[in-house]
Amino acid sequence: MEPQPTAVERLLSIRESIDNIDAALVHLLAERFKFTQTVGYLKADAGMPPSDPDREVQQIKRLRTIAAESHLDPDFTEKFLNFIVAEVIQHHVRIASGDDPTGPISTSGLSDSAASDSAASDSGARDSDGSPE
Ligand SMILES: C=C(O[C@@H]1C=C(C(=O)O)C=C[C@H]1O)C(=O)O
Repeated sequence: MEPQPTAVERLLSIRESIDNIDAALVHLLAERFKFTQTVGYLKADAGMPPSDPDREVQQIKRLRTIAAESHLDPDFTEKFLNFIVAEVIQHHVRIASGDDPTGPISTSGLSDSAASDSAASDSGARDSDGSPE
């Protein structure tokens, strides 16, 4: 009979999958923030407001349904979406004011360490070295 994996071996194997999923989440978020950055410029150019509460209501309704079908807590899902959308709206406000947190303006004139401090505190699309894309 084959020896069974130990608890530690099973834990390490499961953690490999958790790490893969975490990496996928970061990649997905990076792509999402690239698209929302484009929306931010589109809205600023067209004079549209940074947030769209009606759209957010629809997104929450839709994602709560998907979460329930997937056995994920809908309240957690709503909080997670709100967390991301709040960050997006902050970016849109800054884009409209000419101070794009993910663009070339925000870190220009800062020292390297100040620029990377700023990159660490912001979320959104950046290259791996913290420089704007
Ligand atoms: C991206 C948009 O801007 C805001 C951000 C949203 C989001 O991150 O999904 C949704 C609605 C808006 O409050 C948009 O209007 O589509």
